[in-house]
Amino acid sequence: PTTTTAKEKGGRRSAGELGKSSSRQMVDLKPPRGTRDFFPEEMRLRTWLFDKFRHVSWVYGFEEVDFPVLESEQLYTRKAGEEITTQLYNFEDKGGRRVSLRPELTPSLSRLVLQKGKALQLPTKWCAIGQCWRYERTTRGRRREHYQWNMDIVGVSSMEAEAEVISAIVDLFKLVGLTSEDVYIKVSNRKLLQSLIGTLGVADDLFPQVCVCVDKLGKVPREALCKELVGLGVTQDVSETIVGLVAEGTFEDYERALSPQEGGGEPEVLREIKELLEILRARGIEDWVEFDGSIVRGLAYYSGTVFEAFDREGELRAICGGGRYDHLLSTFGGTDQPMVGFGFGDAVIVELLKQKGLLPELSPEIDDIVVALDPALQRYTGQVAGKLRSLGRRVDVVLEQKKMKWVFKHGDRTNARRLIILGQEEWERGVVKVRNLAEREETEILVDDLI
Ligand SMILES: OCc1cccc(Br)n1
Repeated sequence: PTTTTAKEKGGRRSAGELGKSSSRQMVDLKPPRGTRDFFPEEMRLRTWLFDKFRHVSWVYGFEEVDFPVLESEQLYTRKAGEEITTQLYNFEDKGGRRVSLRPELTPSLSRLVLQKGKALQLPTKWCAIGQCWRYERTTRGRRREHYQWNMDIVGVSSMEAEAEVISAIVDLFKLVGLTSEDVYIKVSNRKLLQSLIGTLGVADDLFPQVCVCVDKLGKVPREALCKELVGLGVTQDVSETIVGLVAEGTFEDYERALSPQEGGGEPEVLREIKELLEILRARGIEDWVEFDGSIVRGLAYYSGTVFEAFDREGELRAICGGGRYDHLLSTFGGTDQPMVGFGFGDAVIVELLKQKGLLPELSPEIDDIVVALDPALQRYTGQVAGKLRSLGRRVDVVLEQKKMKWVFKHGDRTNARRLIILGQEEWERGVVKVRNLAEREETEILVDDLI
């Protein structure tokens, strides 16, 4: 039965009622649909993963940036039919502004690049980790938020930029214990599709929509794909040619399908792909990558190289993905800069590490528990803890009188290394008892000599 709350009674609750919290209707303790809570156990794993993300960005010399999770909707109102823009978590705020929770980080990073303008030192190498949102109506119960790690290079046109960020992904995989037998990165180039549809007479301005459509290969039946292409104005047989080649085309098929450069010579896109694979070989990571013409990526703004990482078992969705997007800035009214980057989500990688038995054992790590045996000494626990903390030790102070049985159990639960015990008689001699919980040894140490 629910009681009539103060609100229903139309007034503030009396002091007496404040104490009657048990009579209140319990609020929903679960997080909003499609979102996750991170209790300490989950937070330790997330912190472990983000530390790996940040370590790789650090050793690559990238600088971390951040920006609001809430952005103007206009950053995402692209018209290419991308899933990400049809599932915007968008709304009108109280000032009548059209805003959205960000579905990805790249547009925000691009906004910062444009904001810096000519003051931006090129090349710029930035990274970010942030929560991204989508609003899925379907009842599939899919998540509505995930965290993404991005690394982006601004101002480098050569394939060295692609190789650098692909190499960073490989280093992340190595850092979490994965090998090239567990995962691999499929590499392609959107110019393949651009040249192909050009050769087949498809209007160039359909390119972003064709990419978004062809990216669904493997996720929707081919017939539906062809139907969607026909819906864009592509003829049935050209649609079948495109889908067939993207689905099964080898590098050689593309060499045959693409017309040579004017005046002869290998099509530029094939040369670019070969160059990238050669640079990756020179970096010694050829085992981690391979050409795969079916990689298109679902974001409209990619303009060149695209890549996605997968588990070799082929059971999971893409672990991460990225590419070159040299013309995104002009879609925001700015001057284009060559840009390359990737997004790496926090979900599929954890799923894969779980499957591989590579999740780390993470438990709370307390160095010292400080406890006062005598209430009169309780106030000195902070002073003792402060000295240890200033030495970088992680110290948990028992803040109220507890029986030693509880303290030992607490030490067990927190994997504490030592108990620092304040006793009256010892305190008067300027010492504390230090109990090493692993070796079960107890010594007396001058407070000043504590380390
Ligand atoms: O990767 C698409 C996406 C975007 C935002 C939130 C989630 Br969950 N997934």
